[in-house]
Amino acid sequence: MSNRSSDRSSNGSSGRSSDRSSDHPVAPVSPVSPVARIATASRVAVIGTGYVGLTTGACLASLGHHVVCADADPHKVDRLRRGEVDILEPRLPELVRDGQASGHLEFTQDTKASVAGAEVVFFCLPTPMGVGGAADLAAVEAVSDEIRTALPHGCVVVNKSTVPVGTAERVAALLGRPDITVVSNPEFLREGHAVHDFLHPDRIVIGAAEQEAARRVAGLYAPLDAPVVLTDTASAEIAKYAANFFLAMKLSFVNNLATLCEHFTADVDDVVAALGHDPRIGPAFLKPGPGWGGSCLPKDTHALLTVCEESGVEFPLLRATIDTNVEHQSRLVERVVAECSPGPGTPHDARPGTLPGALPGAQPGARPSALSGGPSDGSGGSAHGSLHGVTLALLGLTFKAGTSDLRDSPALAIARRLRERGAELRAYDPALSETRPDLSDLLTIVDTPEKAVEGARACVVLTEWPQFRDLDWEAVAGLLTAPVVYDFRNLLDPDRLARAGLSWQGIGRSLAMVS
Ligand SMILES: NC(=O)c1ccc[n+]([C@@H]2O[C@H](COP(=O)([O-])OP(=O)(O)OC[C@H]3O[C@@H](n4cnc5c(N)ncnc54)[C@H](O)[C@@H]3O)[C@@H](O)[C@H]2O)c1
Ligand SMILES: O=c1ccn([C@@H]2O[C@H](COP(=O)(O)OP(=O)(O)O[C@H]3O[C@H](CO)[C@@H](O)[C@H](O)[C@H]3O)[C@@H](O)[C@H]2O)c(=O)[nH]1
Repeated sequence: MSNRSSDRSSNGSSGRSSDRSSDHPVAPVSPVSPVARIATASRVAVIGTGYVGLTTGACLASLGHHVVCADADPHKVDRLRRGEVDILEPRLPELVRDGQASGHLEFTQDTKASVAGAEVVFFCLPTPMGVGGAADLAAVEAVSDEIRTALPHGCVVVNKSTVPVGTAERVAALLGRPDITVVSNPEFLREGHAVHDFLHPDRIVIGAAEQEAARRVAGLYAPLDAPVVLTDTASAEIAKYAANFFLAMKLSFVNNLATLCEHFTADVDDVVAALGHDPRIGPAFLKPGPGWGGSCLPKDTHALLTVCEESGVEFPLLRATIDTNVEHQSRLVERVVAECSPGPGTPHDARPGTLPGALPGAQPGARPSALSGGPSDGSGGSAHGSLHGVTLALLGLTFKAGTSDLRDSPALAIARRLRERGAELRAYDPALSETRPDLSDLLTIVDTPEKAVEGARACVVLTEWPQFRDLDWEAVAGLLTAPVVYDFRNLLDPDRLARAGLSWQGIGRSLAMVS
């Protein structure tokens, strides 16, 4: 095994049960098939017990390793010790409880103590968007400083957090321990599928300057049937950002494609089906929506942009990917405003190319969008509408279905824009019905879809929760003051809504084609 080499585990990639090739936002929860236990157990510390750390700790314990998880949040540690998991991840609570019951998994608030006796120490710490879009490495730096003297001789420190290129070297410098190797082992799990993705990864990427350290980390995952890419730390760090940038690029592409389809009364779902049959393109991650968001794609594309700018590397696709997302959301909001505005309102600074149904650079007199809701003169509609006095019902607030995470949710971004235009917003989300976050400045969260739609001017579907498909749409039609549903996930059946007396407005799909 050498640096810069790409290596496949003996099992190769065949036979893995990953479902990501068919990934789209309404994919059912991935089944998690059992994985064999490790022959030689290691002593592992995991610092940070969020989505990545808790999944890493619980899954490594389930493979047979001895894991101590540390977190700075004492309440979280208390809850975890009681077996309470406060994130929505299938099978994670069971794995946590099994790990504790078998003595393979422990939790502590004492980070220094957690590394005592550890052969491998994982950093699963937050790296949020910092000033100017750069990754904020404060937690990584603080923990490096905190544990530097406590680390056992010769142990390996593994960075699983998503970090800019050069961070492994920076952590090594902060540790100042020549006996310790810092390895980059980025994580590719998706929220809502965390346990499945950890135990059935598409690939395991390990970047290290020392072969022995890389082997030790690869050995932790030995029972998993996945290709292993062994490389240097810089390549591993770039690979993680590149993956999220590429995914974001696909989504900006398909959302812009949807606008093109609207303009020419074409059907984006059919266009994507046609594209997806080409194995060089594939169908995955090409479902149009209200823009991409979540805890990773936005911050990671911005962080990579900062890396490029700081290093003087031109990467125009990055900026275009981010700008397209923002413009897409503006366009969707203008569609709602154009149709729901009660009359001429306060002018705002609409940006060129963001009018409903209008493509950037569209010619005057070009065909209007079949779905834009704008006027039929091809102008793309008024950009000056106000929503003062208008109540809108929002279905879904989380950044995608299957998670309760609201970080950088496109639903909230759209809600903010609608609120800025004066709308009163009432929202229902099945993941937030019990623990309601305080969003009172922005909207009111209610605990049933019916309460959200009652008396509202229109309904806007923002998260692709499958249960929205089966709502009593006749009842919804009776509760709305105007029978319009903006389906910004293309989730619903337009015929079903039409039968209920509702006008369905999707993305990139012509009503003429779908009915
Ligand atoms: N969420 C995902 O789907 C995902 C997937 C792959 C990679 N990542 C990356 O993994 C990293 C962690 O992400 P996450 O979503 O798990 O974050 P998270 O916010 O869910 O969890 C981070 C945890 O670290 C703890 N923490 C913060 N500072 C600490 C400190 N100084 N000492 C000890 N604990 C501390 C927090 O209390 C929290 O429990 C990030 O770099 C992220 O980009 C996330
Ligand atoms: O066809 C699609 C697929 C996704 N989305 C949206 O894209 C965003 C991101 O979705 P997803 O990638 O499933 O979310 P995450 O759980 O944040 O996972 C991403 O970010 C993680 C953190 O880095 C990585 O580990 C994962 O590989 C990467 O998929 C969400 O707003 C989705 O609604 C769409 O609009 N259409």
